[in-house]
Amino acid sequence: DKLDEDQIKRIKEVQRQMIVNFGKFNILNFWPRVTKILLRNRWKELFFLRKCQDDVLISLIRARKKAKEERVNKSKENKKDYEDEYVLSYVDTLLALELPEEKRKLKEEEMVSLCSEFLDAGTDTTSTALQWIMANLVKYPQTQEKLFMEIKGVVQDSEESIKEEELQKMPYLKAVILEGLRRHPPAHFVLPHAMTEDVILGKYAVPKDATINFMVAEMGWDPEVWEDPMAFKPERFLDSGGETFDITGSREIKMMPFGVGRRICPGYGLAMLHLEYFVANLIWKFEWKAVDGDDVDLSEKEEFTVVMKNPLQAHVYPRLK
Ligand code: HEM
Repeated sequence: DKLDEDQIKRIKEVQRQMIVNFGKFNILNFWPRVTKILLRNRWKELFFLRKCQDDVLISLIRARKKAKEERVNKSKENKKDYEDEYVLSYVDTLLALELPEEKRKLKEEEMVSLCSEFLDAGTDTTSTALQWIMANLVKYPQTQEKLFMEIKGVVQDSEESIKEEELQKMPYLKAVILEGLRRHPPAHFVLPHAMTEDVILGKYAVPKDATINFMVAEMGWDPEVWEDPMAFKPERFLDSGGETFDITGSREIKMMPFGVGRRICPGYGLAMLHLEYFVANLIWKFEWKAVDGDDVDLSEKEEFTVVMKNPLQAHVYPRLK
């Protein structure tokens, strides 16, 4: 059930290759009939990588399928202990899925695409956001200190790590995370959406079936909505009269790092929790300082997400308690 280090390394390598080449392969989609001739070698490269991905992920999907069948057999034999131990996985849900219109199960290749999407969407985004937030905490030591003082007011000195329920007592922590997602949204666009009907939007007529997207980063940087938008000021999220900022945009949309509406990122709750948990613990345990004489460079680079062009380098000092 558990993956060994070697398997994890193989998954990481193949997914990483897909992510770093995302833009390069995406172009192939624009006009496949033409790119199949003009960019023949790039197609070959994509198929090769996809084959590597199939090799790594299909064997894991099959192993899970086998485990699921064994579980069904054992539960028929009434082995209750076995039933209790079983943790439902994403692959289990894919194996159980039946496409309602086509009345068929998913093919293995389709499961590979979905697993790949889930792995990338659920890891690269959060780790990118975490790096941007930590970079700002290194660049602005007063913000880091203010956050540390908030944590210190909630957590006992003797505690090894911060618990989930303690995170809820840290409004400044939440403000730091929101400010990080506003100023540096990992995705500068959402996934492409399509219009279901003709719509007049502002000055524009958008026809049915048109592909549309949203300028996520630009929205968060709009000077008409945000005061001094390019500055990193978590305090702006504390001035809302005690109301928590609605990240789902159901009341009003001032920024949308996770998208909004029915296609909103399904992992947004988990992502917020992960970010709060990691940032709080990293600041609780260590003091983070810029490398001597080095200002933290916040230049961007587009990969699968928009990452730091020069990854964060910092000195890390254990906090003495
Ligand atoms: C800081 C972290 C994250 C950010 C900024 C983020 C952002 C987004 C955005 C902008 C979209 C597109 C929404 C749209 O098309 O309107 C999306 C989709 C998606 N996200 Fe996230 N995400 C994050 C973390 C996660 C996590 C932790 C998971 C899973 C555990 C996840 C799973 C997905 C999936 C599966 C989709 C595709 C949904 C669909 O096809 O409708 N994301 N995310």
